Amino acid sequence: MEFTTFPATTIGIAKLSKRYRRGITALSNIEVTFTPGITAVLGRNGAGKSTLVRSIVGIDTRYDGTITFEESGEILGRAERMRRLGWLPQSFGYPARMTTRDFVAYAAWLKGLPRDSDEAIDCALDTADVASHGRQRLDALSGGTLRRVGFAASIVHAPSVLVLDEPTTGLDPIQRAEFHERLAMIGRRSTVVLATHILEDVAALADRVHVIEAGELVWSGTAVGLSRAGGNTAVDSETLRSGFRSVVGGELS
Ligand SMILES: Nc1ncnc2c1ncn2[C@@H]1O[C@H](COP(=O)(O)OP(=O)(O)OP(=O)(O)O)[C@@H](O)[C@H]1O
Repeated sequence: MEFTTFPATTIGIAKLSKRYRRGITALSNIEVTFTPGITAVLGRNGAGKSTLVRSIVGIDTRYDGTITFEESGEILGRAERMRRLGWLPQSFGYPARMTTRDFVAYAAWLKGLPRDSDEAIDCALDTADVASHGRQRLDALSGGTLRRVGFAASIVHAPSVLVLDEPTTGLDPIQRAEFHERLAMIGRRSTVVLATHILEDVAALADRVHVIEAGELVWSGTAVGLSRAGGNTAVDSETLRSGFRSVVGGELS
């Protein structure tokens, strides 16, 4: 699949802070740039990952600071930004009686693709490995399949920015490995922001890692760098866990 036809898109985040009501500071002065490739935002439950990605995708707009999408040196306006963006939330609502194919076609329409976008829809269904479920109703699908349908919907318009919030939670090891393969392919061309607390995701996919703790960005580097911070050279879940422990001063989970 020729994944995106857009030029490379960069996300610039400056002085991003977010306070919820009741005085909870979810993000504190975040400064980070996301470039093409897969960047993991790693943190424990409640660290602020969802708040960060919800701000990036524009669901949450009440924050201090700025988030810009830039392409060939130009800052994109809101409409252009939305066209370039694919978003897979932790869980998503769906019309139960709709079929898989219609759901992905609907996502294509929402993103402004022309009516005759069968090729793009088929391509997304294939990439997410749900083509064989095209005619099934969404309420007949298993949780793992439904997640893949959400993934197909998030990529149907070939976004240059793909943001995923905990995409592999609840998947078994085989499903997770398959998902890694699909995402790795997309990460070759697009800017992928992967919020996760699952170290297998980081080990398998991440070109870069940002560690977030209590709303602050506490460490940035590569997966190798994070493993080294824990005194190891190999990169796997356990070496990353040691690295996380060294840079955060506590266990991931
Ligand atoms: N709507 C809300 N109102 C008040 N506080 C919130 C709200 N959403 C999140 N928080 C708080 O903000 C902080 C960051 O939460 P956030 O969901 O961004 O973390 P997270 O790293 O994504 O965790 P998880 O993986 O559990 O979703 C937490 O202290 C959380 O309790």
